[in-house]
Amino acid sequence: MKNNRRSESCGTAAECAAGKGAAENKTMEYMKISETEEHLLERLHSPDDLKALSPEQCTALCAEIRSLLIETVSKTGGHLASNLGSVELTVAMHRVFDSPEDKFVWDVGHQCYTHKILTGRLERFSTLRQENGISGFPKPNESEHDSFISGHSSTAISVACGIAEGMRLHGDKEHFAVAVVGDGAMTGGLSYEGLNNAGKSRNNLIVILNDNEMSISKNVGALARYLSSMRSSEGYVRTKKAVERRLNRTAVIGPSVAKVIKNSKSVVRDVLLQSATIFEDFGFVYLGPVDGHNLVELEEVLLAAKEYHRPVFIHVHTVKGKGYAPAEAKPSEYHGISKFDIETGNPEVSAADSYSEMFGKELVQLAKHDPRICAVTAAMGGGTGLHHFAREFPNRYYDVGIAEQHAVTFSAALASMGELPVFAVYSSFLQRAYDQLMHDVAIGGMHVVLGIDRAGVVGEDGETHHGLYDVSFLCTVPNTVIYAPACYEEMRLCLRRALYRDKGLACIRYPRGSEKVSFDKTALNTEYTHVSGRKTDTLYISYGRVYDHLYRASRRMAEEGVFCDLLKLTRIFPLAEGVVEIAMSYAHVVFLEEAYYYGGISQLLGDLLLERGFRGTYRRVAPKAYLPQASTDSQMETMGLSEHAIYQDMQQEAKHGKA
Ligand SMILES: Cc1ncc(C[n+]2csc(CCOP(=O)(O)OP(=O)(O)O)c2C)c(N)n1
Ligand SMILES: CC(=O)[C@@H](O)[C@H](O)COP(=O)(O)O
Ligand SMILES: [Mg+2]
Repeated sequence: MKNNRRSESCGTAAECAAGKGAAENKTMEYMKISETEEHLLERLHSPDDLKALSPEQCTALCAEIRSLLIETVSKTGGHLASNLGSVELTVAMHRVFDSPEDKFVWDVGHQCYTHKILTGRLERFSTLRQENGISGFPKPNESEHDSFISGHSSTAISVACGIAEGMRLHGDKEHFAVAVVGDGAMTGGLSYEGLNNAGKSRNNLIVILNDNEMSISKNVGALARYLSSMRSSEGYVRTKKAVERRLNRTAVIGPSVAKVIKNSKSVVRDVLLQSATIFEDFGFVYLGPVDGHNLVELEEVLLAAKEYHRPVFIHVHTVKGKGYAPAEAKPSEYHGISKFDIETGNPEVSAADSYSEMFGKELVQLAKHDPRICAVTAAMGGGTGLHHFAREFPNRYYDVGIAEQHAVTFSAALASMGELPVFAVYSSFLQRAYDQLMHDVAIGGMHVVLGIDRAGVVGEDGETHHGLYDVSFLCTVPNTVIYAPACYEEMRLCLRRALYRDKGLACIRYPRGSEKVSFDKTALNTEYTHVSGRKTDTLYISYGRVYDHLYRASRRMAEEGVFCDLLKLTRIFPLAEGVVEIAMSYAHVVFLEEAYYYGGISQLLGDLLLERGFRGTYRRVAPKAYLPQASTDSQMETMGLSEHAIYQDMQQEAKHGKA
């Protein structure tokens, strides 16, 4: 085992980290650099090099990594607080395990920056979340050390369980599947499906709960309270190990009794702790809670976990934002942050002006006059603007944790009781609640309003977070209404209509960021707007924020004497009868859609035109492939939906005599 090398130099990782040295008289083969020397990172060429570091160097390394995290994220934006909180844990994992043979699985994956720095991506770390740069989430195509895709919460236990079983089936008893799961991610039901399946298996699965008492905002629910009680209990692994060590040193009966102790957790637990943990009841060995910033404790508990060769659950307690005062003070604000000034901590971009903020504020205004309105979020109260509602109406505000499926069904049940539930949710996170929309909301005609935030491309979060698929899957839910406002005022109109005119499932989808409006806002409505200047044979159709790109491009073409008519959809599903009739009256129709090419509205209109015997040309511009991280503007250009791309499209239409 690779670990043997470490035992030759300074005993076990834990003893090395503890600075004890396996035996004082052994030669300590530390790296050939002085312990006070800086730039340790530059001397680490692989995770293995970590194993030869002295305890002092490990501490210095963690400080160096923290500085790099703060420096880099202040320039690129990203997930700072979560990464600051997992520096020691990541260093300890790479010192005790052997990545990539041992597989690390990061839940959500937003805390993987230290892992990336330590696995060959130091030189490229400044490209974090940039176009053609390294991703802010694990990507197997980026490194063999990234064992699985992540970005959405609560998947890591299931993934690591599958990997551990694969190892067992291949006869690999030497390596481990190690999942790092946050306490927020543990509020997601999928985590328990994984625990339930994994607990009794005989494989090398290790689950590390990184408990920092935070989701994006303060963690919620019974689990948060349970973990709090665990944290206040006597540290299980410390006392358990201490008991074993004491017995091992007892000449006569020690070792044999220590072996009994280790195998009979109930003796240790009953003696040292009053009750089993839920994780042991799932069939795991439970170790912890352990100080997640104490390298000695971390390495000791990780080494202990390797001895069991059966599922082990390690409870680690960390501080979100550790090491950067503004992030420690306000971990929610520094969870995901834009570029910021390190000295002041002030972000470059204020979230104050955004569709999310406007949605949240409008809902508050409506709720002041309607006590039936309830607001529901799945751990995204800040991101969706519902924090305004939480402040005004705490009694009818529900943060259900990272539990979108529960949020939908819970909302349906609120509706069944005569309430008016509004669930604000990011489009990509809603994907996991598809059946709840169908089974619990739509079939019974429950009146639930969805505020679908981050609809469309989202920029630097990349493939896992784009809201490009909600249109396709919502169109398959009978009796659903979908609105795609192109500005704040239209969003307000759509919200009122969804609440008070529509029945069943009513959805309003809007993008990340703020509105940009060049078009005429005088005749806003919730159906559609036909902008027809001089009669032309060509009609461009769009909805949402792309309509403003279309409008600006058409103005540029008009200045060149080339004209086309425009059709702005506000209610995109079901399509109004008038929309089809208007389209039928043109020779050439182009539909620009910021939603997945298949199953969206542009495909639906094409079907309807075909059914009506449309004889003209019909072209659709919409994304088919996954879009990697980049700026939103760049992603718009890639999709052919930027003002410039649409202008070029119009020039082509004109060249072929269609505009
Ligand atoms: C299905 C899903 N819902 C919501 C999110 C948004 N999200 C990303 S990280 C996070 C909080 C995670 O908290 P925790 O697991 O405790 O990690 P920490 O940031 O505290 O280290 C949330 C809600 C997501 N990524 N996936
Ligand atoms: C990691 C995660 O899923 C969230 O933190 C997400 O990145 C937030 O996205 P916004 O920055 O659009 O709120
Ligand atoms: Mg957390």
